[in-house]
Amino acid sequence: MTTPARSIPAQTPPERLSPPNPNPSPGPSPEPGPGSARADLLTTTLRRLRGLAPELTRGLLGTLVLALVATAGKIAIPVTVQQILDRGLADDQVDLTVIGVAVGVAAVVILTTALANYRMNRRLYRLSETTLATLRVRAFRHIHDLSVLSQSAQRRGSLTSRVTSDIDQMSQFLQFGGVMLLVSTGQMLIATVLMVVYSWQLTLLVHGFYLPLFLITRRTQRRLAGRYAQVRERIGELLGAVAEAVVGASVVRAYGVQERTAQRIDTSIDRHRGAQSAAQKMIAGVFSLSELVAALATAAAVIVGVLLGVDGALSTGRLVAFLFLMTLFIMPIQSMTEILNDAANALAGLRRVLDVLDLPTDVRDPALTDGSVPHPAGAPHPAEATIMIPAGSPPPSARPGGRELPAGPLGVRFTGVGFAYPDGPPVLRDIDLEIAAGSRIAVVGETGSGKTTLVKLLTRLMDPSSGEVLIGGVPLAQVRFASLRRRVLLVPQEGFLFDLTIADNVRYGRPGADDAAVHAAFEALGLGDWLATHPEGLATRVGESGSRLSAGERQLVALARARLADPDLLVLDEATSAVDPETEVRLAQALAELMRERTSVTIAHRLSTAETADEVLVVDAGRIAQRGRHRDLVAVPGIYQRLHQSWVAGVGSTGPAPARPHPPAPASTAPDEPRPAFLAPRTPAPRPGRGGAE
Ligand SMILES: Nc1ncnc2c1ncn2[C@@H]1O[C@H](COP(=O)(O)OP(=O)(O)OP(=O)(O)O)[C@@H](O)[C@H]1O
Repeated sequence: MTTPARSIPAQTPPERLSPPNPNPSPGPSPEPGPGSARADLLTTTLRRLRGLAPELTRGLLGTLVLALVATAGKIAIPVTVQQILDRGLADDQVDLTVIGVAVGVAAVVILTTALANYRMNRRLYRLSETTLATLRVRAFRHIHDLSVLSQSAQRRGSLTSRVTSDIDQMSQFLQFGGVMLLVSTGQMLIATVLMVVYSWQLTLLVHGFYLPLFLITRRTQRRLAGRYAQVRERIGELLGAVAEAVVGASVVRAYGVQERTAQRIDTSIDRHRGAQSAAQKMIAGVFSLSELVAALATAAAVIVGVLLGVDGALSTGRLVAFLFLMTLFIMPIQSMTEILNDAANALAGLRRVLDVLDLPTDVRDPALTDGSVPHPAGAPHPAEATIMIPAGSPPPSARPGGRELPAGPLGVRFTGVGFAYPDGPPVLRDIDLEIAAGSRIAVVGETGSGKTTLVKLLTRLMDPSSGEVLIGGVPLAQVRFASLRRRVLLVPQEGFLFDLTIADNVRYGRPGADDAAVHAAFEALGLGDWLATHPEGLATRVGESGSRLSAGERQLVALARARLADPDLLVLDEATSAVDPETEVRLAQALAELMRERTSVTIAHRLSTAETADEVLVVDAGRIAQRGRHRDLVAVPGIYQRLHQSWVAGVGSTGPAPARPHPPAPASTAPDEPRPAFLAPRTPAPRPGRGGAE
């Protein structure tokens, strides 16, 4: 049974490569330092892996025994050859008994070895796949559990590469390198012992050749780790560039910047190729050197072996067996360069995954904090659930910690709330705010004034830097996510649709709802006639990200989803996409219906929303500058009046639920191109600086 020989790869497949941690927040794992520090780091890293995926060591003893058997069996051929030459064919006589026994024993040993090898490989494959699947799930869940703030602080390509290429990197090692390392080390040791038995002089000679190579390889290994770290960084850049170009394809086309985008990707590919080539050059050098050393060592062993044979110090059988054993000794060394390389990459990948797992979940579900209940597998992520799955969530009893929101309509209170993005200036300051249960609030303000930040705090996508947000009198930080997501729903500007049917998309609002309930949600919003315009009705497939529907239609589906969820506090960021007048009317009516009989806080981009709201909150430079009814605010000089005048002047008579005026459109504006928010004038009137209430 021979170890599968592995030649130097022409190019490490891209999917095996990933960038080092470019994320500044937790800090990348330290580069392995010299000596014992490196060993410590290795031990700690492996211990953590075992903690995360205990199955890693399950049945390891059995696998090691199988590896031992598989390795030991490899000496069968050299020993058989030696026995046949020295005993079966000794003194020009053929001893068939000796030959027969030798061949028979060899056959049994080889078969046993093959079986052991098969079993060992299967166990290792299964073990590595289970371990990596566990790690992948944990990393993915943790990324989801991070607040939107932590997520956006990471580069998308980098996060993606953690659960894909970094873990693949480990898979490569655990499935192949790990086996090889196990078998090869044993093989080298056993071969060396037998080589000494046959000829200690030749053994010294061979090891003398390999000592310098060993030292060179160790040095190279360290430098190679640095080069591969660079390769991984480049692949992260590449993933980021490609993802951005794909996601922003319509903008790229609309502005005719395909060439510039393609250039950016080309540059990323070039940089990746350059880093890869540099690493490969080094491997090629070491690999060729080891080939040269192998050839020289073999030649030297043959020459010295023959001389020893002539002196009568070495029998022909022993010399031939020694040369066989040399092959067993050399082969692992040649593949060892690559195995160690894989091991270094796997470790670097593992450290990057651990870096992500070390990112604190800054917005934690109190159910987990208080009750120490692990995030159950298969449960939707809290933030995701807050946005999309407010009802029909896992039973609250699964999470003993945290508080439930009180029954009935929910009021909101902000007390001394301030917020600043990391390393940024304060975005919200001293917000004291009371929203009565059941009221309809429109939030308006210039672009960048802090409206979105305000609603993110309200739905606990982030926590305030100072002060407290209370819903239904309960501090938000104490509300378990299970309760929060059932009762509070954020409908983002562009309600994301999955590549499913309309019904399935709406069902995200209440998993398990039947088609009748979904249909009723459309009817309740007055959208039954719109649904009827689709021949396949609820079974209409919406395409990737809802691409088979228009922007307005996607919003209608998102509203039906929210209606099915039936939250007590609805937080809406009105869409700004341009839609046709007919859809605009539908949207306005559906929105009005959706807000009925529940508390609603809407970032208003439509005049009609502000006009019909119970109260308008005007946010300016992070403060609530004005609040009151539309008709009162519009009558007094101030920000709202100015914003309103600007809107009226800009829009004129574009329909009953008009959106803000368009900026001059580029030559080929993409259909879904968002237009600027209503009440966010393009040329705001001069005002007395940001920061103070008027
Ligand atoms: N992730 C972020 N990191 C750093 N700063 C941010 C981040 N998101 C928003 N900001 C900053 O916070 C301020 C308020 O942003 P916010 O999105 O709350 O404004 P807005 O009123 O909703 O604007 P718009 O009407 O354009 O959506 C802006 O100055 C913005 O630059």
